[in-house]
Amino acid sequence: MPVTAHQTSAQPAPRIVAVGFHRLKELLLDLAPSYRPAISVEVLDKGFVDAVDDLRAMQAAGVVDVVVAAGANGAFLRERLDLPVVLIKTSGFDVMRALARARQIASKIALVSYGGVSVEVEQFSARFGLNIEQHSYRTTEEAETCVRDMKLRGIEAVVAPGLVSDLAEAAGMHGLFVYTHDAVREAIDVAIEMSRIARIELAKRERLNIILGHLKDGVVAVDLDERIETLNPAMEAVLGAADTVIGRKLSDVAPSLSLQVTLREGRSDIEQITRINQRTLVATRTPIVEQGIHTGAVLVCQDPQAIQRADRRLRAKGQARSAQARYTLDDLVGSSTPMQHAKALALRCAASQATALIAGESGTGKELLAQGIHHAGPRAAQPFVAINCAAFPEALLESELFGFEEGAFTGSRRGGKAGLFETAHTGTIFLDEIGEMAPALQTRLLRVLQEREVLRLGATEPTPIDVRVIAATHRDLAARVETGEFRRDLYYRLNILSLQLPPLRERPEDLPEIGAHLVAKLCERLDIDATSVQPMLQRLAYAGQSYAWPGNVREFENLLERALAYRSQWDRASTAEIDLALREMTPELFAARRNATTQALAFEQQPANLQAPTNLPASTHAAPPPPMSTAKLSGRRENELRYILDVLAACGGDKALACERLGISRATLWRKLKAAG
Ligand SMILES: Nc1ncnc2c1ncn2[C@@H]1O[C@H](COP(=O)(O)OP(=O)(O)OP(=O)(O)O)[C@@H](O)[C@H]1O
Repeated sequence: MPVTAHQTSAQPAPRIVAVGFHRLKELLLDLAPSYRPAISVEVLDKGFVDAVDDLRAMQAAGVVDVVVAAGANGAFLRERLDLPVVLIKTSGFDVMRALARARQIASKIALVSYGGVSVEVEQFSARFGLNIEQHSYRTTEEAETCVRDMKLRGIEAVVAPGLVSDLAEAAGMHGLFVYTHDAVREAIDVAIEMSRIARIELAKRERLNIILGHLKDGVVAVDLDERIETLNPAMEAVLGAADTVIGRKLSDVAPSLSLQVTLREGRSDIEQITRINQRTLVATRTPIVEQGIHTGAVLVCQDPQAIQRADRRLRAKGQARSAQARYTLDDLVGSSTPMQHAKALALRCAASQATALIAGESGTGKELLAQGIHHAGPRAAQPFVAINCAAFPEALLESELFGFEEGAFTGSRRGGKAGLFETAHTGTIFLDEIGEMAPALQTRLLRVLQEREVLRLGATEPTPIDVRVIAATHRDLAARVETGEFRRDLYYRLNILSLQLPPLRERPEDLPEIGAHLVAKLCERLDIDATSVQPMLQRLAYAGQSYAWPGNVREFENLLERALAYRSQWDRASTAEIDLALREMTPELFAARRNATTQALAFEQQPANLQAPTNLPASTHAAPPPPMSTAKLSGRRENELRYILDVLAACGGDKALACERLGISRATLWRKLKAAG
């Protein structure tokens, strides 16, 4: 049974188990307490097979770092245990001291050692005529035979390790124990140091394992025979669980990941594309060299998709926006005359390389059109880089557009940075909100357009570039030129090809088509059945006919998204229900509509050339309605009537409520219904 010489302290102390029975045990028990409290020295009074069993159990329980033992027992344990075993060694001085003690009590003395005799003692004994016999043993049987022989030959005192000195005593001789306190103490000290080193190594290994465990890359290390020594969880996903592959040859487990060439030739192979189990991996093989000696090899596998994702993220970070044009001209929906005109012009524009300027209110699809032009032209496979000039402060916009050299300003990145003009090289750059560009930058931009080269901030040498420029603005740039806010020469340079995207309110006939397109996109993204949305879309497109759409298509898109968030199944709702829901969700549409209706009604009731009475205060003047063509007027009337009927239906035929909602009098309602028959 283990004898606990020391209880564990709060800090994990080195855990030494000293193995010895009989006299050695006494010595160990004597010394063990002196190591308190920093070190735990347990004494195990067992030998050979019994000691092996106990020590294995202790190792499994994690309560032993190093074993201290002596003689045959120590050698036996060393051979069988997977633990460091420190042997207690006797010094020449210890032996001399024991022999001197023996000489005091006997004349016929023998020295018995484990594993071989000492040449020094033999020479010493012969020189001084000491007549000391020497014997050695390796096993218990040999020890017993040796003791029997000595007894027969009349030996009186035996200096020996514990086993033999005990056997000698039992046989009626003097048994003098060769081990001293000093020898045992020295062995325990060595064991403590080994345990400390083992702990440092263990802590390092655990740390490394934690790091490897968190790595997304798979890592496997093999020894010189290509046997798997260790692998991390990411590699387990490729090769199989650690306990099923450790100790096996990597080439047997996964031939395509073999490290044999690396081991044979001792050279690294970086980022080789490899396939295993229908997966593609990027593999890097490296020999392991420890203190100049090859001791194995390591394989690191990366998922190429992860690399591509990281690459995309890095690129996205380096550039203001994506360098790809997602849209084609087919994505620009709308069959109205102005849209057809815009698309036809865009096609011609795509064939040309000239700079283009797109004018249009916010959300009319200027960027979409620019992407479409890029896509339909010869640069389609090249980068499309978009930047919103209003989104950056002047200095930042400058460095974004033109880039900078290393050291151009405090904190500038090492190696400098390419600007978007350089990124767009061979492709197209889309300069959105060009009207917001500061005058100094307008000047720099003009130079780039004229010279076809960019000068990075802090650079002395310009970089030639081949970039097509498409600019856009929601401003009246010509007016800005007149007020001096925009450089005239730059305006002319940009406005070589001129495109115009009309606001949505000027092409209400596009609403159903654009709505269907947007709904399809939204439904796909939100995983909604598009057919169930159609009744709502119809009502919305209808209600939107006379709305001003200040945010244009983007606003329409947002409105639809809002409606779908409110409710995704519309096919069971009645028209009245849909109208009520739409009013609740999108009140702006109806507020504006009511005004429009009221205005239309007012317009109808008044002659077109009606002047506001001059005696009224200015603030109460009704603004004269915009002139309208007769075609538009009759279309408007038809819409109006349909709308009135819808509202009436939504109000369950309650005319008073309908009039309130419509903002008209009962008399007007009656007249309108009568006029419509
Ligand atoms: N004719 C159209 N057909 C389909 N979708 C459109 C159309 N016009 C605009 N869109 C969509 O509306 C949104 C706004 O378009 P875009 O960003 O191109 O407008 P913009 O005029 O560049 O706006 P801003 O000037 O505010 O940047 C986008 O989601 C775009 O796909």
